[in-house]
Amino acid sequence: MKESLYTHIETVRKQAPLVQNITNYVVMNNTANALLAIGASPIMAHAHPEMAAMQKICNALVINIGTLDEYWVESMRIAATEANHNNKPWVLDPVGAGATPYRDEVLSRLIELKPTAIRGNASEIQALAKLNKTQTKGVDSTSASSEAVQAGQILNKTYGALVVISGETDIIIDGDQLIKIDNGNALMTKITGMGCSATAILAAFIGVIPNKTEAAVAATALMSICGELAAQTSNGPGSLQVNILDMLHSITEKQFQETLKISI
Ligand SMILES: Nc1ncnc2c1ncn2[C@@H]1O[C@H](COP(=O)(O)OP(=O)(O)O)[C@@H](O)[C@H]1O
Ligand SMILES: Cc1ncsc1CCOP(=O)(O)O
Ligand SMILES: [Mg+2]
Repeated sequence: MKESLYTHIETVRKQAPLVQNITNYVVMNNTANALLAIGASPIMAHAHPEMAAMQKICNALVINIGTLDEYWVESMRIAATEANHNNKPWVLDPVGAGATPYRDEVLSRLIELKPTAIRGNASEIQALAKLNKTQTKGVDSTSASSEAVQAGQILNKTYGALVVISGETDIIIDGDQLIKIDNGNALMTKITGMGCSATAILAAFIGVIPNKTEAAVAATALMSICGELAAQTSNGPGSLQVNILDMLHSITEKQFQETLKISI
């Protein structure tokens, strides 16, 4: 698998998947920029009357519950249903799962629609599987990804979704496979929307790469490696945010392979 990961990055650049995002107000701009930087095409859309037509032309869908609103929850339900109907993959980002009962109630309805993949930080994955010992603080994790493995496995088994738990170590769970990626930089947690970008990139990859596990590993490794390399030339969160976009756009096979720390 290690050798084929970069070819998936090239496939995304060549095929330029169109990714519909129903995402939060905070990250719309940096998510769209991250998708453009990897060679994908973003569209942010949530109007009910265009959900069905949109899913017909898109390669993948992101449902991110960051700034929930009742109209948008219905947009999410319609879009996920249409994605399923058209055999299009969709990725759920359970932002702030466990923070409020409303978030958990909405998530329990969305997850029944069977996302292709789920990407969240450790606290969110624990809350989604109802295995959180403490209440979530907000959108940031208070657990390490290793503490959410059991939760990830429960979600994978119960809903059939591939699960990505992000953190210092990113963990990809798909059936019996558990793959770890040890790239990234702690400064990434000081920029809003890094996880949301990781989710959107994951959607772009599973939108055009038939092997969903490899797609998830390539997407996750790309985000973390770009964060790690960009941090080497950044003075703080501000420059890191910009430098990550540059790195997502320009990373070479040599840089990718030399930086990748993966255990399969
Ligand atoms: N402590 C850390 N060290 C290195 N990379 C990290 C660390 N925490 C998060 N990352 C990276 O930052 C990105 C966003 O992950 P995370 O912060 O867990 O998501 P979220 O923003 O949803 O909470 C991922 O690529 C992840 O690998
Ligand atoms: C701060 C904030 N509040 C609601 S959504 C959001 C952004 C969360 O982005 P990420 O999960 O990628 O850090
Ligand atoms: Mg997040």
